[in-house]
Amino acid sequence: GNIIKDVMTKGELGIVEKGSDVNDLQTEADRSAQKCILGSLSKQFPDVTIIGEEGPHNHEEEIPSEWLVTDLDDSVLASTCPSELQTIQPQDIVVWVDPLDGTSEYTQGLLDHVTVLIGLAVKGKAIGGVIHQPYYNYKIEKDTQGRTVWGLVGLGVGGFTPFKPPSNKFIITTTRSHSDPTVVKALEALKPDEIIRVGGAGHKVLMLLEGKAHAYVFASKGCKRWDTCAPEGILRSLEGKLTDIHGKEYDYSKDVAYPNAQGVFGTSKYVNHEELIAKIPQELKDRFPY
Ligand SMILES: Nc1ncnc2c1ncn2[C@@H]1O[C@H](COP(=O)(O)O)[C@@H](O)[C@H]1OP(=O)(O)O
Ligand SMILES: [Mg+2]
Ligand SMILES: [Mg+2]
Ligand SMILES: [Mg+2]
Repeated sequence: GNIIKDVMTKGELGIVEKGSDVNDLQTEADRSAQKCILGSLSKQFPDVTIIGEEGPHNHEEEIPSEWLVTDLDDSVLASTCPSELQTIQPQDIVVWVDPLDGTSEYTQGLLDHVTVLIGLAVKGKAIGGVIHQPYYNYKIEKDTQGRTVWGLVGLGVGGFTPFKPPSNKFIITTTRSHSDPTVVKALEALKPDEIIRVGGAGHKVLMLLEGKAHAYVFASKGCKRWDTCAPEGILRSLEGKLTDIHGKEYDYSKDVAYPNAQGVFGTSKYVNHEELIAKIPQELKDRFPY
């Protein structure tokens, strides 16, 4: 989070377009935060597979020593590990890292849309994660330290207070920078009272967790496993769900293809996930074959 803020303060974002897609940007903050996270995690957990959005980690590369995190969070370690996780092996684990989620919004100064996502998958299932929001509340609190939200299935969540969404209206959150006619059609089929268009997969799942929206709906193939692993893991820690638009869970094993090619559909536990999915016309679902 501090690395992301330092890059913004210095003002040299070093923006590059990844591939040919003008909607797919990378900045110095994405690159540096990824080096910090992959460098730190691979040092502490050498036998765990770690996959980051910005490419494989270069073990030879010098990383500034102040970027290498070596301490662990005592308050989390004081909790008891759920019994079903006590016997897992490093080979069962894949950590999916999105060093900066909401890059478009970051470059446009919509800073509270930005999150850092570290997702924990065990035997292919997203079961936990961390969403760090470096600019949480920054408009009110000038020197915000941000916040770190975490969750683990069987243990619970921390870093925030979960809220129930309103019961007198139905609110959907979706993309603001990657929309297209199919994305819009899926939203129309669900007949929401309100649509909140914000950046970032992490930010939108925070809206579900805090009761600001009932569902996160993105009928498009732009998200990848690192966008959804941490958010799904935390949602599931509170009995919510994140699936594709057919209602099927994504596989987070290390050898899967990275794109979430069947879209994203997230709900908190207060919403009937299957009932909502059933409202999306088959013709639309057929645009996202397996
Ligand atoms: N077409 C796309 N190309 C690249 N990344 C995408 C695309 N659509 C979504 N994403 C990723 O999913 C996140 C959530 O999408 P959206 O904000 O549009 O709802 C984006 O911030 C981006 O992650 P990132 O910013 O980490 O590259
Ligand atoms: Mg990106
Ligand atoms: Mg992302
Ligand atoms: Mg990213």
